[in-house]
Amino acid sequence: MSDAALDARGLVRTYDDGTGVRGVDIRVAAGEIHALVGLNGAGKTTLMRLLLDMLKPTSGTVTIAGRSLDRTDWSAVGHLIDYPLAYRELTCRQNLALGARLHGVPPAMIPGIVEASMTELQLTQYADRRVSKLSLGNKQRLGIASALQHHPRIIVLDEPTNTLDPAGVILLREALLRRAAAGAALLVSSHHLDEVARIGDRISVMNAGRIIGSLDPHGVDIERSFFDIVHSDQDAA
Ligand SMILES: Nc1ncnc2c1ncn2[C@@H]1O[C@H](COP(=O)(O)OP(=O)(O)OP(=O)(O)O)[C@@H](O)[C@H]1O
Repeated sequence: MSDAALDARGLVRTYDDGTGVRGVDIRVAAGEIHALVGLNGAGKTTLMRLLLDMLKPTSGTVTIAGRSLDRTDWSAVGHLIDYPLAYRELTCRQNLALGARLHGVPPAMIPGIVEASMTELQLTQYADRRVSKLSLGNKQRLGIASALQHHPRIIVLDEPTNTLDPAGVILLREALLRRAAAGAALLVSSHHLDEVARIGDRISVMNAGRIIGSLDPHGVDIERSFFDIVHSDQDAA
């Protein structure tokens, strides 16, 4: 058995046009931030959907904390995929309280967790504002808060820096580094190579549905290394 917190082997799921995920192995260890980068359409979101049981693979396996997906304890997982899921007519605070409940947080602990989470993402001033009246960036902060507030052991975030302002990017960075230091396993996709180099322990490059290589977070020209790997994969295809 693998000791990885998140472990996927041989994952395949393609769409009618042949794109999708075409054979991926990926592992994330406890205490690690594993970043996933790739061009638009590389398959990052599809892979994350497979890891979270939102999409069934044609073949391959996923285990979370050593358990297959049908036996996973989902209260130990936090995720944000595509765009933040929130009830438009509920306030920030109400949405977070609902999210905490759905993640199995004991009722007596919910108010404290929600307030701490709003403080962490600097959402407190919007606590009583309906989601329908939030800016895009603050909706994204809410989605991140909802994914992180119950201190999950496994965290999967698809492009969390999307629509964040520079202050939000810094708050997110600090929140993710804190979670990793506390032992969580994080898989985070991003198009911001400098940001993933800052926080990633490992950076995997995805192209055309496969993981084609990795980048050194401490490398001198990460953008150039990224395009070298992608272009040589495209030339080989
Ligand atoms: N529901 C779907 N039906 C058909 N094709 C899809 C579907 N979802 C994604 N695809 C296709 O699968 C491929 C991978 O898409 P995916 O969204 O996983 O990539 P991505 O790396 O997350 O891209 P981006 O960086 O643009 O978010 C693309 O060619 C996309 O058009």
